[in-house]
Amino acid sequence: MGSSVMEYAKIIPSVSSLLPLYASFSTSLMLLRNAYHELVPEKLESFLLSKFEYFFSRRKSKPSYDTFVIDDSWEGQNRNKLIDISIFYLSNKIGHKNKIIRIGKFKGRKNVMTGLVKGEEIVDIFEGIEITWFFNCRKEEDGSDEYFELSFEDKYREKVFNEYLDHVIRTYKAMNKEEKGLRFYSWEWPSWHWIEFQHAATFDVLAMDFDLKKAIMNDLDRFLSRKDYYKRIGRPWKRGYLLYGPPGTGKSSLVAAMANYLNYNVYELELADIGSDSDLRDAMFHVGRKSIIVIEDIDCNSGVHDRSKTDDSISDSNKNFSLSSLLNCIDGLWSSCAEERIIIFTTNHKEVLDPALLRPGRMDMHIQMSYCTTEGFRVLVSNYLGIKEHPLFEEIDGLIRRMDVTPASLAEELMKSDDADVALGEVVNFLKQKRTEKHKNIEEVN
Ligand SMILES: Nc1ncnc2c1ncn2[C@@H]1O[C@H](COP(=O)(O)OP(=O)(O)OP(=O)(O)O)[C@@H](O)[C@H]1O
Repeated sequence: MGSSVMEYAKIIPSVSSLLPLYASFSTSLMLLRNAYHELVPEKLESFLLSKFEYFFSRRKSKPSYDTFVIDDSWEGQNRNKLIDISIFYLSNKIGHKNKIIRIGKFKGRKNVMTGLVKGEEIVDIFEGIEITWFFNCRKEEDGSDEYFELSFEDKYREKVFNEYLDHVIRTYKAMNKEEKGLRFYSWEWPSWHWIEFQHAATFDVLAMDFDLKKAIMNDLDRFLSRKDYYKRIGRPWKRGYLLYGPPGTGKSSLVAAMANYLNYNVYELELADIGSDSDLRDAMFHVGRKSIIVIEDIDCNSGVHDRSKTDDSISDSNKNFSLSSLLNCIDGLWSSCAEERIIIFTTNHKEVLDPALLRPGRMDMHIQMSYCTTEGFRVLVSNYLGIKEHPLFEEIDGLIRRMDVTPASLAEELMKSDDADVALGEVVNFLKQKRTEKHKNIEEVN
């Protein structure tokens, strides 16, 4: 082993023997470089280089391009939806290269939209593929027609057609959802009128039993994910909820939280505004997809009252439609074309409703909204004052446990001041006053 190392050492030249060799090599290199610069002037050098480049680039095959044309409309067809989708998709892609930009603000859109002007183009990159969008307008006899040209290397044709266009549509849908904002519709015969839905309630801010809250959210999630299931079993993709409980326990807030959670529009139907059975059908038929239909205070209309418990001579005066018509709308005729719809009834008096409305299977879930619990009060305090602890909590908890108090009335007290000591002091006074009234009432009864 020792001898072989020695043999190798003899073969490898020493550093001192290599140095003169390296010096003479680098001197020759310098001489050559100087001679080249003297013989070949700078201009000639760049000329030769460009010829080299040209020669090699010609040898590479030039890519060939395919183009899809997205026309405004085709003969005999309605407006091409893909053109609106493209306009919306590209509004997010306008860049510094686009010097003249179309802008506009449209009904139902939160933000100002931007768009290409005639003759402009945008280059979009999708999974490394360069796709050029060119926008133009051609004059037709019956007006001008907008169109887009989509160009890309022909080898990507399948991918652009199957995957890129799908990506454009999906992006459009996501942007649309975010951008559109929710709507609140109310029925004014003969049509629905809408304003922007701005109720801020979410499940997080609702003061209600945690398990019940979780159960409702799970139920909504299951509903959303079961499109195929509903199709398979041949039932309309809809769900019904009955919210009942005293006024001020959060029934309307829960409806708003559901709408915000699902991102569904809300259609509020006042049964008092419905003139007849056919009006009711009309209103129901014109409800859009992904919506919640709310019929608030359903007990206020005698059409849905339990006949065995009400005096018909009084109630018939405000009966505009029949119960059977309402039931038909829920799960009869109307529901056969219902898609992704939720129907919610709210009532302060579940006990007066006709049993036909409460029958199992009609409303999928009956949700009782109750008076405030100590747990619910913590949620309210966190919403209104942003605190989790306070010395007055113990006293307040004791009072809440012994009384029926609505979240709405406690919220009123909490709103009286931003100072937690003052606001919670108001809550204590309010609860004590309520307790005194309660004792007085009991004494009077006795
Ligand atoms: N459970 C709750 N959680 C959080 N806030 C609530 C709750 N209940 C009521 N509130 C507050 O009280 C206000 C009124 O409540 P809401 O209108 O939701 O009650 P409601 O049960 O629908 O009443 P009504 O039967 O009179 O229509 C709400 O705007 C909200 O600020």
